[in-house]
Amino acid sequence: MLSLDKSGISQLPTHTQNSHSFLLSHLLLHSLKLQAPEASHAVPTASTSMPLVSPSQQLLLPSSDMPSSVSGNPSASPRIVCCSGSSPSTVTAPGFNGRQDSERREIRLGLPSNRRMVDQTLSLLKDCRLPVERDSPQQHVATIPELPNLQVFFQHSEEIVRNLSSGHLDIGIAGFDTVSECGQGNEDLIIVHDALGYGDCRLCLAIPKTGIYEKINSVKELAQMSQWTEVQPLRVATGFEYLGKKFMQENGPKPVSILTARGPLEAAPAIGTADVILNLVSCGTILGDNNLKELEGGTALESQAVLVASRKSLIQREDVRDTTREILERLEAHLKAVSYMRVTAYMSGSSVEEITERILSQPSLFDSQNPAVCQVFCQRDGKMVVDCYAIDICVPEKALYSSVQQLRAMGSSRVLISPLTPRWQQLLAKLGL
Ligand SMILES: Nc1ncnc2c1ncn2[C@@H]1O[C@H](COP(=O)(O)OP(=O)(O)OP(=O)(O)O)[C@@H](O)[C@H]1O
Ligand SMILES: O=P(O)(O)OC[C@H]1O[C@H](OP(=O)(O)OP(=O)(O)O)[C@H](O)[C@@H]1O
Ligand SMILES: [Mg+2]
Repeated sequence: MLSLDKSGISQLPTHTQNSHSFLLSHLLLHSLKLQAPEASHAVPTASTSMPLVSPSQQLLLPSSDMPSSVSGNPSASPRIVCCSGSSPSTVTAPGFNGRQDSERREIRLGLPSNRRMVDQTLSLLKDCRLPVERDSPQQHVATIPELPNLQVFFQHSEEIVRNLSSGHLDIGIAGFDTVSECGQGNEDLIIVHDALGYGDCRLCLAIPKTGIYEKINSVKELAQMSQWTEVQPLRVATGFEYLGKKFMQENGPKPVSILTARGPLEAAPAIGTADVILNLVSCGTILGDNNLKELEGGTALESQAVLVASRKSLIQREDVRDTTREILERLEAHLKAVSYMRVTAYMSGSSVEEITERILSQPSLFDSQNPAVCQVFCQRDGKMVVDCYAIDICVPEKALYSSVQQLRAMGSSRVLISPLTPRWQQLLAKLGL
């Protein structure tokens, strides 16, 4: 077994540190003071190193933040605590200018209206069978009929991050770059899924290819150039003031001036308003077209679209947790390109036989796999007692969601999903299962 404490994520094996599924499972488990089954595989992720801010660091959930209603009984460990089924609670969010947002009951999801993000966000949700409904692309308030009590707000990514921080939104999708820049290390922002598979780009330092920079190819060489003085600092044009300052402090020459700029930055060195730029790059065409080059060691951040939430909302509202879990499970089921998934569910009952019978009475759930059912023990009053039963099954990916729903309807308090090893999938496929 693997248990998380306050320093949890840093203790995980390296191959799992960036795993969104693993992390969220543990975030949810950790918030409920549960122990998780051992991770038996590496979950692939498109995310690469994120030198300045690591989403995984933001997933740490101090136990002191846990609401008493879900924190469980510390004397019974490990213990399964049911986390679904109650009516939505309310949260009072502080508003701008010190005003209080009125108590609200709906769950709010912010989706990016940015030209680069909007279409891919909508098609990802559609592929996860969470289509967004709105009368026209100009309608900025919408719904996802599959998720009752949820309101969708289309906003610019920066606004999404600000509104998550202020409590006006509960969940959102934005580029990790925007979350890091606008969030500025705000611990209330928590990355729920760090690799949604689009919006891939990097924030990097670029300099002119010619002139005094002709032989400069790395940040180190740039920092060692003799012309940067207190009177004439290196001028960096960027739309990322917070990340830019941090990166230059750690990597650049000491005399640096960060110039906040908007729009196409690539012309700044040619005009003479800046010496270098720190900007988002994906294929690098615009840099090349403007006679600029990236520097070795000049990547401040790797980014792609992420699912982000307000820690406060997740902690305070069970309905926000349930909806977040539902969105996450659908995202994972869609994003993991595997044909079979392993599903582990926990259920109360009187015996292994009784649970097995209950499961087998639902043939639609498990046409192809026999369930493994075992007892889960916990310590109570110094004695080991059976707390509940764990059911382990394999389901075809396309039946994943309906199977999970069925398990929940049968009274499963917790359902864990993990991909099977490719060899196991191949074997199942060869067996025609
Ligand atoms: N060149 C790029 N390639 C891939 N993704 C990018 C690129 N530039 C930006 N992104 C991602 O798209 C997000 C939105 O970008 P941005 O805020 O520039 O909006 P936009 O769609 O370009 O413009 P607009 O404000 O006109 O809607 C960024 O936060 C980043 O995550
Ligand atoms: O590496 P490339 O694929 O060439 O892309 C890089 C460009 O993409 C972004 O601008 P965007 O097109 O989003 O325009 P914007 O400045 O209006 O946001 C970024 O600011 C760069 O200018
Ligand atoms: Mg842009």
